[in-house]
Amino acid sequence: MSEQRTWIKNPLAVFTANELDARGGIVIEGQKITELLAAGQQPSQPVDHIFDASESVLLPGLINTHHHFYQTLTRAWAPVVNVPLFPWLKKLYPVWARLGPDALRLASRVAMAELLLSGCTTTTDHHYLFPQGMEEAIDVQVDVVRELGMRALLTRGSMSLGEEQGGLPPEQTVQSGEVILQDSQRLIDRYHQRGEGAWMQIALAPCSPFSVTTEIMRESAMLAQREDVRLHTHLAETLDEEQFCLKMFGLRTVDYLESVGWLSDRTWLAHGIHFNDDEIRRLGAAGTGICHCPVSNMRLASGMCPTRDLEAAGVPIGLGVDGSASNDASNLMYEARQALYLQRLKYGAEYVTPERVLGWATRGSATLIGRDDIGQIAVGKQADLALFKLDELRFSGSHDPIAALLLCGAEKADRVMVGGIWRVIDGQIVGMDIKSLISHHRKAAAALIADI
Ligand SMILES: Nc1nc2[nH]c(O)nc2c(=O)[nH]1
Repeated sequence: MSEQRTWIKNPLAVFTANELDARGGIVIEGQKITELLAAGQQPSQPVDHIFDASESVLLPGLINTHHHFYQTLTRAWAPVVNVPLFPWLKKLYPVWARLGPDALRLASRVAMAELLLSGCTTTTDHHYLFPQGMEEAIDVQVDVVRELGMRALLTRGSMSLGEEQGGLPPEQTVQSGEVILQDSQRLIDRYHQRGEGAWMQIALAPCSPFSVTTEIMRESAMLAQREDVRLHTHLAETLDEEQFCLKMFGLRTVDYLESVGWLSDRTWLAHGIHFNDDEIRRLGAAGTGICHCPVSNMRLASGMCPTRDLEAAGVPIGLGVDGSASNDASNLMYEARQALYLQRLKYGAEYVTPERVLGWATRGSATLIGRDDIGQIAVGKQADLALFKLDELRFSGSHDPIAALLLCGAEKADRVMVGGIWRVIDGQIVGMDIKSLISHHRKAAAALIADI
């Protein structure tokens, strides 16, 4: 039986993340985009469905390259509202150590639902907490990804350097290298899909220089190379971290990264703020990617990612919302808007255009996670799409539809398609009871901080 053909017809505007023209719309067959039409052009063959997109701005589905889903349970928690990264983490670790599988399930559902509603079709998550009873944390997340019908790259995070060994996290939150590596192997074997159109992938993600041993960094890099999976970690987020690396390893962050075998195009780093010129050059030469997380960086006053210098050196840039305890929203369109404005402060308005930032949130993010089948509208790419209507008050009087998305503050997609399937229709996730989710999630969040 041949696949159903759908024409997303005559969008109000389209951003393809490349030079291609799709003003007449696109044709989708099964999971893929099979035709791009110029203005006035008709599909080459009859179609089964037509979606009139004349009131919609069409984008490739957005791709989120850094998150900690579980942190939706500790949003806007008073003791950490006004502190920078290290004291923020110290206060939160004991709360997060109480996390159980049911709470993680709810937290992941909330984070992914928010992302999906903001036009995101592929997300990563960096889950690094495995207290007792949470041995199957990533398996729980896999269930939720499947339930929502998104694509995901779930990273097996880890912490192995406890306070007693000079690290930041308390002992009850760290695991042995052996347990981490065994579980990493199990998850790759069980869930990692390879090749075009993959829905579920696994990457290895020791948490940060101050929470993991050099051994686990090295062994993770070796396992990642053997299994051909990606590597992810936090790096150069704060000056505290830089000081830690100098004191603990006698190295700056990028030297440390290189010393453990991570300076490569298999790696993408969250934050990437505090680099000198030589480090930027080396990151570019290696092809290591950087996920810019502007809201978290402002919230924790960590600093400003040098995106322009990194791009000039050849570093791919993507976008991430970061965990919801330091953002506290999981909305990738909000994030793109904040990236636009924060980066303009650093580099000026001419360099940081809406198209550049949307490029980071789509094609750039795809590069970070090693994918060239998503993040663009082109023939042969996966049919992962986000459509935004400009019919709210905030858009009234706007002219350039692509610019309006970011300048007027689009926050909710009208329609989202993942792999040819509509997952959001009329601004609602198909089959999801959001009210009930909020009610259960709020109770889990209250229980997590009870008596602390
Ligand atoms: N923004 C964040 N930075 C981090 N570093 C680290 O070790 N954990 C975190 C985190 O959860 N958020």
